[in-house]
Amino acid sequence: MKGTESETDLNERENTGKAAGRERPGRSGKPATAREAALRVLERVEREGAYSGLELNRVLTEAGLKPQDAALATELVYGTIQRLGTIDDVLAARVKGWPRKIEPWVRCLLRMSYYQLRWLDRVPAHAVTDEAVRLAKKRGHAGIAGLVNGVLRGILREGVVPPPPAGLDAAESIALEHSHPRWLVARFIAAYGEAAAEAICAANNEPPRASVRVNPLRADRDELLAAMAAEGIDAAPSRLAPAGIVASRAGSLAATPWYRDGLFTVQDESSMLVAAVAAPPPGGRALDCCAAPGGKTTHLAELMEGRGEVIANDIHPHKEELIARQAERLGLTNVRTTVGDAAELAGKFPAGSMDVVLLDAPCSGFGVIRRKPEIKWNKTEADIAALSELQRSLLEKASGLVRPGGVLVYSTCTIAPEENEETVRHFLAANPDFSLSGDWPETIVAALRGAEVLPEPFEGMVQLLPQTFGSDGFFIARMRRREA
Ligand SMILES: C[S@@+](CC[C@H](N)C(=O)[O-])C[C@H]1O[C@@H](n2cnc3c(N)ncnc32)[C@H](O)[C@@H]1O
Repeated sequence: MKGTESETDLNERENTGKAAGRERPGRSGKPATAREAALRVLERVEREGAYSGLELNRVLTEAGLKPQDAALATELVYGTIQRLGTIDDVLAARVKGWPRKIEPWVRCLLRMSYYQLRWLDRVPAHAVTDEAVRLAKKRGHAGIAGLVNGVLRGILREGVVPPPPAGLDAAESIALEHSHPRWLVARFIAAYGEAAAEAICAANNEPPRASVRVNPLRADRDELLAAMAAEGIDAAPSRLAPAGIVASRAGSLAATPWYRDGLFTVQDESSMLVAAVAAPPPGGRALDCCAAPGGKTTHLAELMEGRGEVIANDIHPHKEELIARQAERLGLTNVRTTVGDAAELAGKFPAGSMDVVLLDAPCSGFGVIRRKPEIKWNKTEADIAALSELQRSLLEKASGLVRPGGVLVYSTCTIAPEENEETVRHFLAANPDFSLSGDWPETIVAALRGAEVLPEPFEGMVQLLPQTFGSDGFFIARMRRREA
């Protein structure tokens, strides 16, 4: 099973805008143009199962393209992966042996070119085909250039958007329209109904907005908003998260002096709710069981006003450094890192020794598809079942560390009920000394109630879908252990 660490608190895929730029002449070994860079990323994702966001960052750093070219490459990578199902349907009808008999780089070139023809209206069709043929000639033999030329010109001649097949059921029709696997759409329909399922799939194809969480130990939200406005950044307070700012036309916020000086953390708005809901007491002791890269650890530490202790654990030794670096950047001295399996934390700390335990569990990541579109093509039903089992076991084991009267928060960045509400219900049924706690910050409850996403009566758990606030899809449950 690959990729059980789906959420990222760096908004890997910020809205990079729609500007297509001129492409500059190449330097040897590095991708010289936006399309070459995009092709390289797509090919690695296809061949090696690489994560698109990480691979894109790597290739863009190596290529050193101008910002507008980097924006185009970003759009080509994400757009092509997002629309993969629809694109492959069209190409399968035109290319014999599609996809298996076609070399991966040719597949990626055809997919990326069809994506532009169909969804990027600012790029003229002749520019798309000419560039595709140029890339095919540069990399392959004349036969491949001929194939690419023939397929793309055939599509242009006969109509870029084929008529939809007749007799599709609801799941098939949403799957085709919004390019998701049918099995996943059928699950969304079963869990949330047809209209919501369609809205989820549409939202998954939207670029995420940039958002940051203000560090109250170093900055004030209103002052930072004013400073951003003075720099021409279109920024507003988050409707959802008390410490959040949502920005557009912001470029990379992680490249600003504000970020370097620890004034904020780049984080999705719904992810910002988790530590706020946990509400750790200043001076207390909190444990973040699955903590890397540290988005919620540092938030817990900020809410504790830099006092007490947050123990940040992750299973991967190389991620410890990520957490420590964030804590240092933000000036937080109350974070301690540990490495190990969350299932074994009970052996490392005394039972009942934590005021707050957060299990931000490894999950299928269906709430962050817009940031990592390959998730929808790579994950399987079997992954959901395996993750659900892992989550149940981690929750059970981590719960023993909560002190009587203390708080246990369980969260994921997915929208599969088996990993969320069902996991929590299963845990509560076996652990009668825990119960749900609706004691959430007033402002958050008001925002959720305003958007009509709070179940009534509100017990203490919420499933956020990506279309409601334009945030990541997230699940959060707050539980309390009975006093001794
Ligand atoms: C959803 S991410 C956590 C995101 C993090 N809480 C944040 O806000 O930045 C899940 C993390 O769990 C870690 N992980 C996966 N399995 C684990 C296990 N058995 N024990 C501890 N950590 C685990 C992964 O390395 C990954 O960093």
